[in-house]
Amino acid sequence: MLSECLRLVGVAIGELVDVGLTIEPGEIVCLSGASGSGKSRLLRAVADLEPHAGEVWLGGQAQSRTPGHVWRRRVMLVPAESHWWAETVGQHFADEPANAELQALGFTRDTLSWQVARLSTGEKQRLGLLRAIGREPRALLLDEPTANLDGETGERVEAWLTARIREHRWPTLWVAHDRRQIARVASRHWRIASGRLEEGEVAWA
Ligand SMILES: Nc1ncnc2c1ncn2[C@@H]1O[C@H](COP(=O)(O)OP(=O)(O)OP(=O)(O)O)[C@@H](O)[C@H]1O
Repeated sequence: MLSECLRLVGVAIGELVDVGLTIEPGEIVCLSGASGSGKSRLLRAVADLEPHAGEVWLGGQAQSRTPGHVWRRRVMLVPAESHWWAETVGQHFADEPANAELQALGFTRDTLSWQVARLSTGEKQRLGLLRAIGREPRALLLDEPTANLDGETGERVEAWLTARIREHRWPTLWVAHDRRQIARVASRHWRIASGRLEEGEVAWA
């Protein structure tokens, strides 16, 4: 199994400058900040979807020396709103997900034959996570992965996700607002304030 760090060195995009951060294999670092502070743009920069200053490393591999599509298969961004292009759910999966994985997220094998048009926002979010993880990434960038889910479903998905991250040792940058979620999943928490990253709490009294 590969065990690589994800390392941001002097990354700058928009108002955000000089972001330096190392995420260890299997570690979850949460990122928070006010609406519009630049969380999604930072994830997009790390995924090489927007021009930015600085460098990102996955192990010994530099983003600047890797073709974008190759980088993005390894450093997998799961945006807040997933994109769907084919007619049915199953057409979006190169390899069919295992029954146990479908069930863990509240689905059955039958779900693969569903029309994308019928999916609820929360179903899209859960299936988007399943799809991303099935593509064998080596690092994850999660933009509010449980934002559209009710409390109970959100916690179930969160537990499933954290187990996968630890099992595969993916370094993970996870945008979260909920303090309780940050306390449950993160080993470190950074928040964006005045265009810079500052270290935040992971446990609140
Ligand atoms: N391509 C772009 N060019 C210039 N400005 C952009 C671009 N994309 C986003 N912005 C702006 O950059 C700022 C940060 O956007 P971003 O989507 O990263 O916010 P966010 O912290 O994720 O907010 P939210 O919590 O509301 O999703 C916003 O003011 C947004 O309008």
